Amino acid sequence: MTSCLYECLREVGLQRHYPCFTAMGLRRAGHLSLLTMGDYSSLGVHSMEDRARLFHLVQLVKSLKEEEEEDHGGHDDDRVVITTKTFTSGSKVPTCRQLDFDGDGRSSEPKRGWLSDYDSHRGAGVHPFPSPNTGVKPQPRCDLSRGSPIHRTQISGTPRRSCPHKQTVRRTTMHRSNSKVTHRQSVCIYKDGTTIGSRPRPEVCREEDGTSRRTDEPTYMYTSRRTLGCNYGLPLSSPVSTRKEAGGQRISVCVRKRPLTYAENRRGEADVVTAHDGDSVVVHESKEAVDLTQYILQHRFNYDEVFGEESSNVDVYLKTAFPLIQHVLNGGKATCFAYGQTGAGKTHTMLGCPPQRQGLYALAARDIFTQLHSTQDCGNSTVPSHVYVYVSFFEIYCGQLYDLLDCRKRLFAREDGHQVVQIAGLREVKVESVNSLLEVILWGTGERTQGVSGVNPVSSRSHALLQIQLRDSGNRATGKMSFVDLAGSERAADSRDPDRLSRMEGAEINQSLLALKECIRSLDQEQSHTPFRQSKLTQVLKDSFVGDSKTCMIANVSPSHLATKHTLNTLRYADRVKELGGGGGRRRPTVTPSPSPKHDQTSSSGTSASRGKSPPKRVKLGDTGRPEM
Ligand SMILES: Nc1ncnc2c1ncn2[C@@H]1O[C@H](COP(=O)(O)OP(=O)(O)OP(=O)(O)O)[C@@H](O)[C@H]1O
Repeated sequence: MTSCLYECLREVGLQRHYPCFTAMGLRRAGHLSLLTMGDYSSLGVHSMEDRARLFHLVQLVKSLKEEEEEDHGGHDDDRVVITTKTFTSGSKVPTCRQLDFDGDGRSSEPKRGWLSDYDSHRGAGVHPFPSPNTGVKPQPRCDLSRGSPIHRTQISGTPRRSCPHKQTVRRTTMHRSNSKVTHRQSVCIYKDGTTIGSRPRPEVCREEDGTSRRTDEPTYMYTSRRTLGCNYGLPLSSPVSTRKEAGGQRISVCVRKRPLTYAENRRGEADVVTAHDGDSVVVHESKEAVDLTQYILQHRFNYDEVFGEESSNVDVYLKTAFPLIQHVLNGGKATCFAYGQTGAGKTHTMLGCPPQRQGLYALAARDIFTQLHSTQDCGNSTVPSHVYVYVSFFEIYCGQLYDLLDCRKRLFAREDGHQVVQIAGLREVKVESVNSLLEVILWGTGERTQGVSGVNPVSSRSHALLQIQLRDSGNRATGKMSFVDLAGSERAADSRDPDRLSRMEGAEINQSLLALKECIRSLDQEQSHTPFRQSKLTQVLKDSFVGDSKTCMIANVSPSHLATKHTLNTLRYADRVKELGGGGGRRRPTVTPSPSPKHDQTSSSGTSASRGKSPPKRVKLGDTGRPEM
């Protein structure tokens, strides 16, 4: 049932408020009829547009409920007929195409009316939406349960094309037989009350060539495929580089899928991400066609490495940061980014759960110390005989730098006369063992700017940069490793948020992620100009984008179906970086033109705007753009 409420909200574009609804005790679509406008603010619905959408949705649910009550006495067997208004195309009522007022449809669930939960709560003296301003009136119990039917209705914002005369009333009938839906019928009723008959709606499967065929299978399957030299049907802005360097690629892009958390499992969320063959990942996106049939759209992406939920931090480390550490020990510079939505596992990857489960920070430190000690003992390495390890840890929040090792002291980044960016006053701590380095990191982590999000109780709102510097006895830099735990990528969308602080945070994150992509691009293409001044993040990482630097991006994704949109955004962003980033000449799947216009739209959204002919634009506050993925 929770997914049902979610679906309703999604249909009117309010799904981002779903966590607030559930937190306030609204778990069923039917509970929407209890809302008054006074409740909207407590649900986080502030903008006029969103309030109007919610208002119309509530009115729709109320009108359905009234009609359901009217019809309640009119039938006596296992068939329930729900008569609903069908809105004309000119109606301002938003499309709400499929409302399931019967919970999750499981046969074992007692069949009750919309308000059954509310009624039972009320009996226990608990209101499911305990706001003093709700103005909720006790509702008569609406029991549609006779004969154990599935109660469903379909409401369309516009009349179906196949039935151009259907303007006023649609009657939708659902049968239930042995706990299985057998078929649905739509009955069209003219204004004069006559019907044009009924038609069964068998499931249809759409083939890749765009044709349809009838089948009992419940889904459509489209597969997103690309190939070398193609960019979802568009020419690449630059040919995929096949350049490889000694010791590995210069830029590598990996994806890590985390498992469903305990809470997600308990809420019945579905895993819609599949990791394949170590280098590809498939997202199964639930979609609804214009004829209201449900189908699954598959998106397949290829990367240098894909880590499934069974992969440990050590597995990830060995294929991502470990090669970079070797480069750093040889005097180079390297950067490892953790990118992804809030709660996707960035911090889990970088920090782990010390001391039991170490993350990339600790694993990298362990290798640095081990190798420094062994080479210094043997004296047979390119590593200078006396190398010291220094660590600094700071964050970028709303475009400002804060030293996490110095009580969040404000810092300023400036370029010196040699165009080297220096962070004045940044505290660097000399560490001599893995444990001392971990202590420093844990201290700094506690200082990070965090907040509560719907997904993660400690959501990071800043970029955290941990830099491990190697210096010789003359204080000359002999290698530098940077780890960047980026702020939740979905927060870039907060640049639309009515709250000023969220809007500022979102705009800054949006801007820095756009700039980051551009800088990695320029590193790959060996452009003479690196647009690192576009954001504070890229400014302080300037030396990571020039010279012989190496970069690894780990895109973290959540498997939950509720996060599908963000997961796709993350994968598109990473896909774009990889496409530009050499990719080591990895073979890509054969191209299959997308059969569906809808799918074309979906796929090309990740590329058309990101072909990268122009440098990124500065993002103004209030910009509604998300970082182009
Ligand atoms: N690979 C994994 N295996 C098991 N649990 C994981 C994994 N990755 C993440 N988690 C769990 O998922 C939750 C969210 O992870 P985490 O805090 O790392 O997300 P995040 O991307 O850093 O979020 P934010 O941007 O808000 O800081 C945590 O409870 C974490 O333990």
